[in-house]
Amino acid sequence: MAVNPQAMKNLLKVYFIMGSTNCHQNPEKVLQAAIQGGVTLFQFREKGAGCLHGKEKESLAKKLQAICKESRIPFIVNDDIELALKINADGVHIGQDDETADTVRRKIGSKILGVSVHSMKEAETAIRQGADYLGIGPIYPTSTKADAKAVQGLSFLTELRSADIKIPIVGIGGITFENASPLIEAGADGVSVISAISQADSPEKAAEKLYDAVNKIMRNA
Ligand SMILES: Cc1ncsc1CCOP(=O)(O)O
Ligand SMILES: C=C1C=NC(C(F)(F)F)=NC1=N
Ligand SMILES: [Mg+2]
Repeated sequence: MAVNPQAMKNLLKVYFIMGSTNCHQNPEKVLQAAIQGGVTLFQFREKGAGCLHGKEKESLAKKLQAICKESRIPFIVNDDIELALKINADGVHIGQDDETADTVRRKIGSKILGVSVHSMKEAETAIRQGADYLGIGPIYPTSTKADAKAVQGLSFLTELRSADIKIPIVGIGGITFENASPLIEAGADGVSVISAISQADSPEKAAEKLYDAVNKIMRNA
């Protein structure tokens, strides 16, 4: 699904990411609740110690994809391009240690392509090679990704927007409804979260609070 930059920005507002290792409750129930609370985009990220592989991974992906489809929430797959193509996901997210953006773009056609970048150079390459959005972080300290790079705060985001880079950008890493606003004020089009929603007592409430925090800033901007 080719998506124009404005539509991409709207999708990035509250970008929920989850895999089976990120939640104690049933992942399907957590996703259902998060969508009820107002998340605008979902990424299936089955990664890290104890994560599923092969048939089990594909089966969970299909279940979560079906839940997204019911609510017309686009379903993005992290890393696994083959899986994304096999189940006809709406897009993929890749990092610098995956295939290059232009190789992936050739494989996925007009599906959504997100790329994690940590430098101006990586950002420019991703943009040139057809990324639809950039993921930057970790913005704040996080324990969810064991090999996360140095915490960057708002500095890289500010650097990108000061360089007049206009591509849709989402921040990730340690984000909660309490610290989301400065990110939007600094020019992010949305916030991406794993544990703030997946490990909340009420994933629905957590999603709602994030949605309100992000929209409050955007309304006033
Ligand atoms: C996948 C990823 N990339 C940078 S930080 C991170 C983990 C974000 O998880 P949380 O929202 O729980 O801090
Ligand atoms: C490592 C990641 C960094 N950013 C993002 C996103 F928020 F989608 F941009 N997803 C990831 N899996
Ligand atoms: Mg990756």
